[in-house]
Amino acid sequence: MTATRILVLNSGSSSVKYQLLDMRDDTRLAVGLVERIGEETSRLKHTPLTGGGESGGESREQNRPIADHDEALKAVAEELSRDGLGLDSPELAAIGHRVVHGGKQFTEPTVIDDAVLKEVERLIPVAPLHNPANLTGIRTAMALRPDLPQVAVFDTAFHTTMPESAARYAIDVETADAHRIRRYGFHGTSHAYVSRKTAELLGKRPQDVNVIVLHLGNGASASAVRGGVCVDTSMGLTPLEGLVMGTRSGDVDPAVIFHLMRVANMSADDIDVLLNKKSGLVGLCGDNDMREIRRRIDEGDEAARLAFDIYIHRLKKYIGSYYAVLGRVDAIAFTAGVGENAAPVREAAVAGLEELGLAVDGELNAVRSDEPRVISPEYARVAVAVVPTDEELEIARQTYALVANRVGERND
Ligand SMILES: Nc1ncnc2c1ncn2[C@@H]1O[C@H](COP(=O)(O)OP(=O)(O)O)[C@@H](O)[C@H]1O
Ligand SMILES: CC(=O)OP(=O)(O)O
Ligand SMILES: [Mg+2]
Repeated sequence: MTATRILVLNSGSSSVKYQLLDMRDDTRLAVGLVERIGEETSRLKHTPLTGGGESGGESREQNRPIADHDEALKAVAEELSRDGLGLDSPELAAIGHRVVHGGKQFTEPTVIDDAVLKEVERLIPVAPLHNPANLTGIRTAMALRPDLPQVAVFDTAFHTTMPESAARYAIDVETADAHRIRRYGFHGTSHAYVSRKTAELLGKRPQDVNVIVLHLGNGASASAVRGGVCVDTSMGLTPLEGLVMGTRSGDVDPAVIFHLMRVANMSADDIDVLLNKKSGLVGLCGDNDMREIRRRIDEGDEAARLAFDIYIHRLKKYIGSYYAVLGRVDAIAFTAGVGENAAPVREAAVAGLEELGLAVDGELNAVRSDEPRVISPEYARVAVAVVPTDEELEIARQTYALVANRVGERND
């Protein structure tokens, strides 16, 4: 039997998203999510799917404390087993892992060995919310299936093409080099997938289009993609820089940090927590979910309104600056939880930019759909599009492409 299945694990700071796919036709066999790991209110939601349809199987939920990512992954393995899709299946070809920080070194998906593990571990200080969770996911999966290739797909990989002018900060070169301080960028798997899909939507080849991708989830980032190649992105050394996010501040004057150290007696760790977890939308109005913010705005809530306006102002500044970086823009693509679902965000982000060829058609913008679609009017010079991301599918494809040869060899 040829192994054609890939399990994808996307371990976040307090969650694990997973999918089991059959790569012969990209069918999803099971999808699930473990959230609020480490809290009393953890939840595992597992959905087996048959025949590729989302309605295939009944979802199952576990509501019980799940202490860490190791326990989470073992619970996921058990759920998969209950559907006859367990990790012991000979049809499983590999496990693909999202790894958030791969530094400068990893430009391609990589089969994980001790050297890779060491490097991912060494990068923890610059991805403290993400890399430890990714590592636990990998180690647990390795313990469950030591014989199986485990592949890392890095968030940073797509951005390694950025020119030095975009990747370097204007700080003392010796200090920067000694500590490997530069802009790495994140969400790269999504930016790569969405920029390609956008070209497809326009009926063009990726090398022929310039796209600004706006990945607006809980974490959010923008990228400028010229002919399929990333030339700039809004996240930097860590996923803190750039846009206003659910709980992260995005850009601030760096002097804010030493000012707080001096006048508020805060430590580096205190400020780390402040900027990563207590800022952004949640810091501005107490909510990080765009649905809740829109509901409050409709009720006349001033704090929610201001939070929304600050979010949009920043987004607009990035659209403008990436327009200037690219020179010619063919499309702007909105993606991830907010980008795919929040029509008011899309409308506000391009409002007043008609001179740049940007506009949104109110009716097209209001359509709800899981399909990629153009929402700009016919006359607009730049296509504004909603392009749902699929990081898991992209990770599965890259993982399978890497191991297919090896699997072929093993089965001969
Ligand atoms: N229907 C919706 N309308 C507006 N915003 C939404 C909707 N659904 C999800 N969101 C936003 O998407 C966010 C989650 O996005 P997602 O891409 O899943 O983030 P992450 O991968 O970082 O967890 C939520 O916090 C919420 O703000
Ligand atoms: C890198 C990053 O911000 O990831 P996420 O959006 O999953 O938190
Ligand atoms: Mg995400």
